[in-house]
Amino acid sequence: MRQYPTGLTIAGTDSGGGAGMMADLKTIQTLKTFATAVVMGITAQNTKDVQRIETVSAAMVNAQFAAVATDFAIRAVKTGALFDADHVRLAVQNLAKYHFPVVIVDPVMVAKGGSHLLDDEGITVLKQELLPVADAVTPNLPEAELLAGQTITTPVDILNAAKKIQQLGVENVVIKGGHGTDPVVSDYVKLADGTDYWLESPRVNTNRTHGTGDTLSAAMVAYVAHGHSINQAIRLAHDYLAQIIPHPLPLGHGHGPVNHGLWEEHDEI
Ligand SMILES: Nc1ncnc2c1ncn2[C@@H]1O[C@H](COP(=O)(O)OP(=O)(O)O)[C@@H](O)[C@H]1O
Ligand SMILES: Cc1ncc(COP(=O)(O)O)c(N)n1
Repeated sequence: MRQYPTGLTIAGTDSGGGAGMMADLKTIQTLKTFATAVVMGITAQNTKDVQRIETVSAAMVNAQFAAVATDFAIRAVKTGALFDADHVRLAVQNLAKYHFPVVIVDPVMVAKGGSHLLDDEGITVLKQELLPVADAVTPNLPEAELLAGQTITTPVDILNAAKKIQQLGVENVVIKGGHGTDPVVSDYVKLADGTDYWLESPRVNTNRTHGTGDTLSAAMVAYVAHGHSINQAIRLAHDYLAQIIPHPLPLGHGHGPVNHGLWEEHDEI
């Protein structure tokens, strides 16, 4: 029987199906990993904007963690939208309680449509309490600016920001370059052992990038769950995105979704 390891996404839902937890579930499943889920909040959202957010009660968050942690051998976890300081703290408390082997933090702050998915106090708690217990963090350029407390306009700024983010207590940093304008999209990777490199791919001229950041960290969860190192998982997740972004689904009227399942024909991961 095929090996089918288990991952966990701790995130918010997207009724529009392309981002957030929905992107995570599709990605993790496509990459031949079983996805479990702790819902932190519910968004009424489509490809254009986020129209309403309701967070889930602390008791319900804790109950979801207990349910999945006591029944599955979870090999890797990601966090996505956490909405506010209370929910960041709930994530931190439950990660401490259940000792999942690998924790990847996608510090989701603002949706592509401009809506805030983490408040200011939440950003502070994420920096002070969640990053020190994370194995990897995957900010986009605006998120990296907020985490590092600096503006980013040049590649040197990216290197400096990654260094500052590492100093917050998280050893592996991936700064995603999707928000830049160069004809090549460059993601910068700085690893625990001090090595660093750029991952480059041609910029696809499209606004169908809803959920691409969620997809990257979810793919990392799947690859780590399959036994790859964090370094290998970053490279493989980047390859997965580079293959699917040029072939999006023609759906919605705003930032359309990628086709997570395009990978289905791949037999091994
Ligand atoms: N237009 C694009 N063409 C090619 N790759 C892209 C494009 N936009 C984003 N990516 C890739 O998708 C991933 C997510 O990037 P980004 O859009 O910066 O994150 P987020 O969705 O968190 O804002 C990165 O690996 C980035 O290289
Ligand atoms: C619930 C939720 N989580 C994350 C995102 C970020 O995705 P994107 O940056 O592509 O809009 C989102 N829009 N909604």
